[in-house]
Amino acid sequence: MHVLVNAAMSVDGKLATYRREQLRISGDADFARVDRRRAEADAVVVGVGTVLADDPSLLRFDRERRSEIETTGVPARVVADSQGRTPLDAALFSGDAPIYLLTSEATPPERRDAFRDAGAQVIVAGTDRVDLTDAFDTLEHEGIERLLVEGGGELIFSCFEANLVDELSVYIGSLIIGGRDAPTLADGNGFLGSFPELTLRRVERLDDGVVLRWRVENEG
Ligand SMILES: NC(=O)c1ccc[n+]([C@@H]2O[C@H](COP(=O)([O-])OP(=O)(O)OC[C@H]3O[C@@H](n4cnc5c(N)ncnc54)[C@H](O)[C@@H]3O)[C@@H](O)[C@H]2O)c1
Ligand SMILES: Nc1nc(=O)c(N)c(NC[C@H](O)[C@H](O)[C@H](O)COP(=O)(O)O)[nH]1
Repeated sequence: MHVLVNAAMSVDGKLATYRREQLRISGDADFARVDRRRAEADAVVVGVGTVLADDPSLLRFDRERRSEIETTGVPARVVADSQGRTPLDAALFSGDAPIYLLTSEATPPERRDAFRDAGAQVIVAGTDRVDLTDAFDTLEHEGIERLLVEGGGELIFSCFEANLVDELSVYIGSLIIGGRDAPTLADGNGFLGSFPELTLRRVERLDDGVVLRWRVENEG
């Protein structure tokens, strides 16, 4: 499986304000770029923190790009949600793109059934929190080979921690958001001693910002 992480951040590395409100960091050209990346993916993944903050539907993608690469169907939507906190009336449950809910044993069976009734395929991996390695393996068995991870910071950190990321692209907008509690590109507990190794592949000016793209040198 190929995993691309994409996010938009401020100059000081924040994904949103300390109130975790949805904030427009990038302009139309960057949203169009993200729509092309979605078109090239079999599925788009977000963490439940992003669902609770932004209520995304994840239905947008560049249809022209998708037909160019001769991929049929629409990108599936995936939420990593260890405790089953995704609201049943979330925008994600609207529209007809497939939905996968990655969850752990911490989500009660009745809640898992409710997600199934709302139209999601439920994948249980891990005891207290989603074991992303296992869950991504299951997605691969479902035919998902190209995964686009769109955040937020907790999920992105865990993907790096589990050595699952192949590429990272970041739009850096010309603003400072600040706030020690504002979500950043990679939150979680942080690395010590050994850090993911990145190789810079591309630098591009876009809107009033810049898009950077790195390859991730995974061990093993
Ligand atoms: N600027 C951007 O590009 C962008 C993109 C996405 C989100 N955001 C912002 O990010 C914020 C949300 O980010 P966040 O970090 O709070 O939440 P998140 O979206 O990263 O979700 C975190 C949650 O995912 C679940 N999860 C399941 N398995 C996990 C695992 N193995 N590791 C980590 N989490 C796991 C947990 O319940 C955890 O609480 C919002 O403010 C949103 O607006 C910005
Ligand atoms: N590229 C980009 N620039 C931004 O300035 C910004 N705030 C996001 N944020 C991603 C966002 O948090 C959402 O999760 C999805 O972009 C929602 O996607 P939909 O509209 O539902 O398709 N992304």
